[in-house]
Amino acid sequence: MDTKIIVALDFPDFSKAADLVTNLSDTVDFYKVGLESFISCGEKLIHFLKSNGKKVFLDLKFHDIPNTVASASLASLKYDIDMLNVHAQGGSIMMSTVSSEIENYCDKHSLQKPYLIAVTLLTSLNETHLREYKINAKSTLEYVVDLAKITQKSGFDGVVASAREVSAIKNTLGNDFLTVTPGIRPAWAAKNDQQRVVTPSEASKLGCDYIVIGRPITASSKPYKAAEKILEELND
Ligand SMILES: O=c1ccn([C@@H]2O[C@H](COP(=O)(O)O)[C@@H](O)[C@H]2O)c(=O)[nH]1
Repeated sequence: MDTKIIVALDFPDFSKAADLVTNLSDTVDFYKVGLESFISCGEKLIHFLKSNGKKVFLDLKFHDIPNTVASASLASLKYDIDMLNVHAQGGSIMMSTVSSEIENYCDKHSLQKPYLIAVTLLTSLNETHLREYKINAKSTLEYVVDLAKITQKSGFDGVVASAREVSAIKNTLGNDFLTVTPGIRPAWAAKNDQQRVVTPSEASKLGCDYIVIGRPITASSKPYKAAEKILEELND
């Protein structure tokens, strides 16, 4: 599968998010609605995206007890989303409860099941975090792959990780296990708060299924041009 782009819509109001989507027009067809946009204008924004034929990744990173996360995941199906995520740290019982309940519900109501994805280690974190939290893994890579194994056993379709970890994830869990990779930074963009960063061209060579990219596009004075440059890098 070729590497695809998901643009992160992190905005304080609907009009800013909608303007960006309109500006990118047909260059991008997959958008991520995260915490800021969901809280400020979630329903309206998702409806706008879906009615314009766009795909939606609902990035609320659920992390709670199994019953709460499974119920929230089921509730989110009303938005007709294409991808949904939880934190793998929430545990294997939480993840398997989500996957079985979502699968049963979608089968029963003949709905297309959204991709179920679990966040391994946020791309804003590095080895310092593992040491600070006394996590007994040799490296971020080992930690991420271990969480990815638990995620796959729990019936999920893939993980959020850094593109740096994609080869190891694919080698261990197979090519069909999806990798959704934020922390993407073209050479010309600021790193901001991201730690485990990779350029779009490297991400494509590493075999990422989806790159998630926000500020290099959304904070640019010419978002359309920035998106085009990134797409060119992906297709080089
Ligand atoms: O590990 C993670 C998980 C999620 N994100 C989200 O992706 C975007 C990245 O935005 P940039 O502006 O390109 O940094 C953002 O919405 C995060 O919440 C992540 O960065 N890392």
